[in-house]
Amino acid sequence: MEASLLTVKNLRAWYSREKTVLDGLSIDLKSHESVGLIGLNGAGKTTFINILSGLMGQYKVDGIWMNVSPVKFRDKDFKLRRYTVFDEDHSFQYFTFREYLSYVFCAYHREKCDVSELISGFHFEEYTDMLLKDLSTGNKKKAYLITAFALKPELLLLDEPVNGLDFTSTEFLYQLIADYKKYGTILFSSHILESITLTCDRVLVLEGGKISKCFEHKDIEAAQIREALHDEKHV
Ligand SMILES: Nc1ncnc2c1ncn2[C@@H]1O[C@H](COP(=O)(O)OP(=O)(O)OP(=O)(O)O)[C@@H](O)[C@H]1O
Repeated sequence: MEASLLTVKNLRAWYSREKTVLDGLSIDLKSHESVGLIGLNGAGKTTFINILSGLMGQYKVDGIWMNVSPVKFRDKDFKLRRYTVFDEDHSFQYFTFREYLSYVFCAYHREKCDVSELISGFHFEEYTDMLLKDLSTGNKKKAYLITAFALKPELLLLDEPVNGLDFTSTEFLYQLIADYKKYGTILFSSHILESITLTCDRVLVLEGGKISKCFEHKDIEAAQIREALHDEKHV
Protein backbone atom coordinates (compact mmCIF):
# COMPACT_ATOMS: atom_id res chain seq x y z
CA MET A 1 0.00 0.00 0.00
CA GLU A 2 1.36 3.44 -0.99
CA ALA A 3 1.92 6.09 1.68
CA SER A 4 -0.62 8.79 2.26
CA LEU A 5 -0.15 11.98 0.20
CA LEU A 6 -3.06 14.18 1.30
CA THR A 7 -5.50 13.66 4.14
CA VAL A 8 -8.44 15.99 4.77
CA LYS A 9 -10.57 15.42 7.83
CA ASN A 10 -14.13 16.60 8.31
CA LEU A 11 -14.32 19.48 5.83
CA ARG A 12 -17.39 21.72 5.98
CA ALA A 13 -17.90 24.45 3.37
CA TRP A 14 -20.66 26.92 2.62
CA TYR A 15 -21.56 29.80 0.32
CA SER A 16 -24.02 31.36 2.76
CA ARG A 17 -25.47 30.58 6.16
CA GLU A 18 -28.31 28.69 4.47
CA LYS A 19 -26.10 26.98 1.87
CA THR A 20 -23.77 24.33 3.32
CA VAL A 21 -22.28 22.43 0.41
CA LEU A 22 -19.69 20.16 2.01
CA ASP A 23 -20.60 18.67 5.34
CA GLY A 24 -18.09 16.34 6.96
CA LEU A 25 -16.05 15.42 3.87
CA SER A 26 -12.98 13.31 4.66
CA ILE A 27 -10.56 11.99 2.09
CA ASP A 28 -7.21 10.22 2.05
CA LEU A 29 -5.27 10.30 -1.21
CA LYS A 30 -2.32 7.95 -1.53
CA SER A 31 0.93 8.80 -3.27
CA HIS A 32 0.89 7.72 -6.91
CA GLU A 33 -2.76 6.91 -7.41
CA SER A 34 -5.40 8.10 -9.82
CA VAL A 35 -8.73 8.93 -8.19
CA GLY A 36 -12.00 9.88 -9.86
CA LEU A 37 -14.55 12.08 -8.13
CA ILE A 38 -18.15 11.76 -9.23
CA GLY A 39 -21.47 13.09 -8.03
CA LEU A 40 -24.68 14.50 -9.37
CA ASN A 41 -24.87 18.11 -10.58
CA GLY A 42 -24.49 20.41 -7.61
CA ALA A 43 -22.98 17.74 -5.33
CA GLY A 44 -20.00 20.00 -4.57
CA LYS A 45 -17.16 18.58 -6.73
CA THR A 46 -16.06 21.98 -8.05
CA THR A 47 -16.39 23.51 -4.59
CA PHE A 48 -14.11 20.80 -3.17
CA ILE A 49 -11.51 21.22 -5.92
CA ASN A 50 -11.61 25.02 -5.49
CA ILE A 51 -11.01 24.66 -1.74
CA LEU A 52 -8.08 22.28 -2.33
CA SER A 53 -6.76 24.88 -4.77
CA GLY A 54 -6.90 27.66 -2.15
CA LEU A 55 -9.60 29.61 -3.99
CA MET A 56 -12.34 29.50 -1.39
CA GLY A 57 -12.10 30.61 2.23
CA GLN A 58 -15.54 29.75 3.61
CA TYR A 59 -14.75 26.40 5.19
CA LYS A 60 -13.75 24.70 8.40
CA VAL A 61 -11.74 21.53 8.69
CA ASP A 62 -10.47 19.37 11.55
CA GLY A 63 -7.12 18.83 9.85
CA ILE A 64 -5.21 18.73 6.56
CA TRP A 65 -1.99 16.74 6.21
CA MET A 66 0.40 16.46 3.27
CA ASN A 67 2.80 13.53 3.69
CA VAL A 68 1.53 13.38 7.29
CA SER A 69 2.64 16.98 8.07
CA PRO A 70 -0.09 19.55 8.79
CA VAL A 71 -0.65 22.03 5.97
CA LYS A 72 -3.10 24.76 4.95
CA PHE A 73 -4.58 24.94 1.47
CA ARG A 74 -3.03 28.39 0.97
CA ASP A 75 0.46 27.53 2.27
CA LYS A 76 3.15 28.39 -0.29
CA ASP A 77 4.68 24.94 0.08
CA PHE A 78 1.34 23.26 -0.60
CA LYS A 79 0.74 25.55 -3.61
CA LEU A 80 4.03 24.50 -5.14
CA ARG A 81 3.13 20.84 -4.81
CA ARG A 82 -0.19 21.00 -6.61
CA TYR A 83 -1.56 22.39 -9.85
CA THR A 84 -5.20 22.64 -10.85
CA VAL A 85 -6.87 22.64 -14.24
CA PHE A 86 -10.22 24.32 -13.66
CA ASP A 87 -13.34 23.59 -15.64
CA GLU A 88 -13.44 27.23 -16.69
CA ASP A 89 -10.38 29.41 -16.43
CA HIS A 90 -10.19 33.04 -17.52
CA SER A 91 -6.84 33.86 -15.99
CA PHE A 92 -3.76 34.97 -17.96
CA GLN A 93 -5.90 35.76 -21.00
CA TYR A 94 -3.29 38.13 -22.45
CA PHE A 95 -0.56 35.47 -22.29
CA THR A 96 0.13 33.07 -25.12
CA PHE A 97 0.40 29.40 -24.19
CA ARG A 98 4.20 29.57 -24.40
CA GLU A 99 4.31 32.66 -22.17
CA TYR A 100 1.93 31.04 -19.69
CA LEU A 101 4.00 27.85 -19.61
CA SER A 102 7.19 29.84 -18.92
CA TYR A 103 5.44 31.82 -16.20
CA VAL A 104 4.17 28.65 -14.47
CA PHE A 105 7.54 26.87 -14.60
CA CYS A 106 9.19 29.97 -13.16
CA ALA A 107 6.53 30.31 -10.41
CA TYR A 108 7.03 26.64 -9.47
CA HIS A 109 10.85 27.04 -9.58
CA ARG A 110 11.21 24.41 -12.27
CA GLU A 111 13.52 24.13 -15.25
CA LYS A 112 11.65 24.35 -18.55
CA CYS A 113 11.19 20.99 -20.25
CA ASP A 114 10.37 19.69 -23.70
CA VAL A 115 6.60 19.72 -24.23
CA SER A 116 6.56 18.79 -27.90
CA GLU A 117 5.02 15.35 -27.31
CA LEU A 118 2.20 16.88 -25.28
CA ILE A 119 1.64 19.55 -27.92
CA SER A 120 1.43 17.01 -30.72
CA GLY A 121 -0.66 14.57 -28.64
CA PHE A 122 -3.25 17.30 -28.17
CA HIS A 123 -2.88 18.58 -31.79
CA PHE A 124 -2.04 21.98 -30.39
CA GLU A 125 0.85 22.96 -32.71
CA GLU A 126 -0.83 25.91 -34.41
CA TYR A 127 -2.13 27.50 -31.20
CA THR A 128 0.99 27.81 -29.06
CA ASP A 129 1.62 31.49 -29.87
CA MET A 130 -1.95 32.75 -29.78
CA LEU A 131 -3.31 34.73 -26.84
CA LEU A 132 -5.26 32.46 -24.49
CA LYS A 133 -8.26 34.79 -24.81
CA ASP A 134 -8.47 34.04 -28.55
CA LEU A 135 -8.52 30.24 -28.17
CA SER A 136 -11.69 28.14 -28.38
CA THR A 137 -12.93 26.52 -25.16
CA GLY A 138 -11.33 23.18 -26.02
CA ASN A 139 -8.00 24.67 -27.09
CA LYS A 140 -7.83 26.81 -23.94
CA LYS A 141 -8.43 23.64 -21.91
CA LYS A 142 -5.57 21.97 -23.80
CA ALA A 143 -3.21 24.87 -22.92
CA TYR A 144 -3.81 24.26 -19.20
CA LEU A 145 -3.71 20.46 -19.52
CA ILE A 146 -0.39 20.55 -21.40
CA THR A 147 1.00 22.85 -18.68
CA ALA A 148 -0.24 20.47 -15.97
CA PHE A 149 1.19 17.31 -17.49
CA ALA A 150 4.47 19.06 -18.29
CA LEU A 151 4.79 20.36 -14.74
CA LYS A 152 4.00 16.96 -13.16
CA PRO A 153 3.10 18.19 -9.66
CA GLU A 154 2.87 15.75 -6.77
CA LEU A 155 -0.87 16.45 -6.67
CA LEU A 156 -2.69 17.19 -9.90
CA LEU A 157 -6.31 18.34 -9.65
CA LEU A 158 -8.52 18.34 -12.73
CA ASP A 159 -12.09 19.62 -12.69
CA GLU A 160 -14.07 18.13 -15.59
CA PRO A 161 -10.94 17.78 -17.77
CA VAL A 162 -12.81 16.16 -20.66
CA ASN A 163 -15.21 19.10 -21.09
CA GLY A 164 -14.61 20.77 -24.43
CA LEU A 165 -12.08 18.24 -25.79
CA ASP A 166 -12.48 16.53 -29.17
CA PHE A 167 -12.38 12.74 -29.19
CA THR A 168 -8.74 12.23 -30.20
CA SER A 169 -7.60 14.62 -27.47
CA THR A 170 -9.91 12.88 -25.02
CA GLU A 171 -8.23 9.55 -25.73
CA PHE A 172 -4.80 11.14 -25.35
CA LEU A 173 -5.91 12.64 -22.03
CA TYR A 174 -7.13 9.23 -20.77
CA GLN A 175 -3.67 7.83 -21.48
CA LEU A 176 -1.97 10.70 -19.64
CA ILE A 177 -4.25 10.26 -16.62
CA ALA A 178 -3.73 6.49 -16.53
CA ASP A 179 0.08 6.97 -16.74
CA TYR A 180 0.27 9.80 -14.19
CA LYS A 181 0.89 7.43 -11.27
CA LYS A 182 4.54 7.31 -12.34
CA TYR A 183 4.85 10.97 -11.33
CA GLY A 184 2.26 11.65 -8.65
CA THR A 185 -1.37 11.58 -7.60
CA ILE A 186 -4.24 12.77 -9.70
CA LEU A 187 -7.74 13.66 -8.49
CA PHE A 188 -10.24 14.51 -11.18
CA SER A 189 -13.95 15.10 -11.38
CA SER A 190 -15.96 13.91 -14.33
CA HIS A 191 -19.48 13.25 -15.54
CA ILE A 192 -18.14 10.91 -18.21
CA LEU A 193 -18.11 7.44 -16.68
CA GLU A 194 -15.74 6.10 -19.31
CA SER A 195 -13.12 8.68 -18.31
CA ILE A 196 -13.16 7.14 -14.86
CA THR A 197 -13.51 3.44 -15.63
CA LEU A 198 -10.62 3.59 -18.12
CA THR A 199 -8.18 5.49 -15.94
CA CYS A 200 -8.80 5.27 -12.18
CA ASP A 201 -7.54 3.19 -9.27
CA ARG A 202 -10.38 4.45 -7.09
CA VAL A 203 -13.64 6.26 -7.57
CA LEU A 204 -15.15 8.42 -4.83
CA VAL A 205 -18.81 9.38 -4.85
CA LEU A 206 -19.61 12.80 -3.42
CA GLU A 207 -23.11 12.85 -2.02
CA GLY A 208 -24.81 14.74 0.82
CA GLY A 209 -21.67 16.89 1.25
CA LYS A 210 -19.33 13.98 1.95
CA ILE A 211 -17.70 10.97 0.31
CA SER A 212 -20.49 8.43 0.56
CA LYS A 213 -19.03 5.53 -1.44
CA CYS A 214 -15.67 4.38 -2.69
CA PHE A 215 -15.04 1.88 -5.49
CA GLU A 216 -11.61 0.25 -5.65
CA HIS A 217 -9.72 -1.28 -8.60
CA LYS A 218 -11.67 -4.38 -9.55
CA ASP A 219 -15.04 -2.86 -8.65
CA ILE A 220 -14.73 0.06 -11.04
CA GLU A 221 -17.36 -0.78 -13.60
CA ALA A 222 -19.61 1.73 -15.29
CA ALA A 223 -22.75 -0.26 -14.41
CA GLN A 224 -21.95 -0.26 -10.69
CA ILE A 225 -21.11 3.42 -10.64
CA ARG A 226 -24.24 4.26 -12.60
CA GLU A 227 -26.26 2.26 -10.10
CA ALA A 228 -24.67 4.13 -7.17
CA LEU A 229 -25.55 7.47 -8.76
CA HIS A 230 -29.04 6.22 -9.58
CA ASP A 231 -29.58 5.15 -5.93
CA GLU A 232 -28.38 8.54 -4.84
CA LYS A 233 -30.96 10.25 -7.01
CA HIS A 234 -33.74 8.34 -5.34
CA VAL A 235 -32.86 8.79 -1.68
N1 LIG B 1 -20.53 31.00 -6.08
C1 LIG B 1 -21.56 30.33 -5.56
N2 LIG B 1 -22.47 30.94 -4.77
C2 LIG B 1 -23.51 30.26 -4.23
N3 LIG B 1 -23.73 28.95 -4.40
C3 LIG B 1 -22.85 28.29 -5.18
C4 LIG B 1 -21.74 28.93 -5.80
N4 LIG B 1 -21.04 28.00 -6.52
C5 LIG B 1 -21.69 26.84 -6.35
N5 LIG B 1 -22.77 27.01 -5.56
C6 LIG B 1 -23.70 25.97 -5.15
O1 LIG B 1 -22.97 24.99 -4.44
C7 LIG B 1 -23.46 23.69 -4.78
C8 LIG B 1 -22.29 22.84 -5.29
O2 LIG B 1 -21.86 23.37 -6.53
P1 LIG B 1 -20.61 22.77 -7.30
O3 LIG B 1 -20.42 23.59 -8.53
O4 LIG B 1 -19.49 22.64 -6.36
O5 LIG B 1 -21.14 21.31 -7.65
P2 LIG B 1 -20.63 20.27 -8.76
O6 LIG B 1 -20.72 18.92 -8.12
O7 LIG B 1 -19.31 20.68 -9.27
O8 LIG B 1 -21.75 20.42 -9.87
P3 LIG B 1 -21.72 20.11 -11.46
O9 LIG B 1 -21.62 18.63 -11.59
O10 LIG B 1 -23.04 20.64 -11.92
O11 LIG B 1 -20.55 20.85 -12.05
C9 LIG B 1 -24.58 23.89 -5.78
O12 LIG B 1 -25.81 23.84 -5.09
C10 LIG B 1 -24.33 25.27 -6.33
O13 LIG B 1 -25.53 25.88 -6.71
